[in-house]
Amino acid sequence: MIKVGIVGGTGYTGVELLRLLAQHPEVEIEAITSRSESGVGVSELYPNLRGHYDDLVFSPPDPDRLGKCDAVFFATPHGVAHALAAELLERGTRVIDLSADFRLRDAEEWAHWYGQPHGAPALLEQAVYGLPETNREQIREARLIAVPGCYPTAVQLGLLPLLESGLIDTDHVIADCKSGVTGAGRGAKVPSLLAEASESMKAYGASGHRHLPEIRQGLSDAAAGPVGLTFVPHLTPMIRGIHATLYGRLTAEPGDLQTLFESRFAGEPFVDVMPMGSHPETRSVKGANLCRIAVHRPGDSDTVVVLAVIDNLVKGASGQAIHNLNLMFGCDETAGLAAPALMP
Ligand SMILES: NC(=O)C1=CN([C@@H]2O[C@H](COP(=O)(O)OP(=O)(O)OC[C@H]3O[C@@H](n4cnc5c(N)ncnc54)[C@H](OP(=O)(O)O)[C@@H]3O)[C@@H](O)[C@H]2O)C=CC1
Ligand SMILES: CC(=O)N[C@@H](CCC(=O)OP(=O)(O)O)C(=O)O
Repeated sequence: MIKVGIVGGTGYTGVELLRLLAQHPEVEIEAITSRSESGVGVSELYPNLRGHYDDLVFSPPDPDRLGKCDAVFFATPHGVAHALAAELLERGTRVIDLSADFRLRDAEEWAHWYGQPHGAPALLEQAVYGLPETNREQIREARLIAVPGCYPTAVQLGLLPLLESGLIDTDHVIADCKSGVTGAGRGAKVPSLLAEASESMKAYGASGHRHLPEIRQGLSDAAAGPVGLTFVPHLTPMIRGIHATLYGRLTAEPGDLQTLFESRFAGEPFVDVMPMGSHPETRSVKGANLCRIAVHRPGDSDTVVVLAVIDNLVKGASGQAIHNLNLMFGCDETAGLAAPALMP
């Protein structure tokens, strides 16, 4: 069995890790941390887990205990993994970080967008960006994984086929994205209150969101050159889900776009290319580790519109983190991740 620790077990991505790992045949939870709920039983806080982790109790982060694990997930705010990762890696524990701490290759760029100095620049060289659809082989060998952000996962998957094949104008790519409120985490915040978030919708970060440099980094790798991206996120009144509407201007006659997308993701267990002209719904991926994609070419114009949906807590965070664990430890890639979405 693979012994796993979770730092930040009371948050939304932490409890989602627990829910998914309850179905994983090769994982046992060795340690789960919380400072605020220390001493509380996991199934006391999360009754959906009753019968699964009845002896598991939250305790404060303890490097000695975490260092006995084969792998530790960080489901914590930015900066926490910076402080603990080096010690765990030295003890031989592999680190899978769901936060943004190791996603940007440039420490100064990270400091600019996150408003604090990078806490572990020496580790950046060994960090692998955990998007299996682009980095599968590096993930297998990695000791430190930066799990992609939720918006970056949907946007990159939707645009990869077009950028890798050089079919769209790389100066003017547009990503118009919508997120459910769990994207903001479980901590009490006024914008997440029912009366603030329901029956309303708003853009935020239109002049610059911290996911912009992360998405640009991934898209530029795919295009093998700089990509000019406009990224506008929106908060929508749903609990889970990301919906990305992506626009690219064709620079050449693309041939069969549907075949391009289907062949790019052939064999990928967690990407579903729907028939051309479909409209994927966020509810069709709710609870599932899946990105559903559909391609449109309105009126045979020179604009391609790609629609991509994920569950921010699963393919956008905890499910993708477990996919990385499966690759790192040689498990079946779908272990713990095979359940279909919840409908309705
Ligand atoms: N929510 C989402 O859709 C997504 C989130 N992410 C990222 O994953 C990470 C976790 O997100 P989410 O689960 O939503 O966050 P939450 O705010 O819901 O939970 C954060 C968790 O971290 C713990 N924590 C907070 N501060 C510290 C600290 N200084 N040291 C140790 N533990 C700490 C908290 O427990 P306690 O305070 O009791 O210790 C809590 O368990 C974040 O970096 C987030 O940006 C990534 C993709 C999607
Ligand atoms: C709705 C909402 O607030 N979403 C968050 C992004 C989700 C997230 O958790 O971002 P990371 O993947 O980088 O951690 C935000 O805009 O900051």
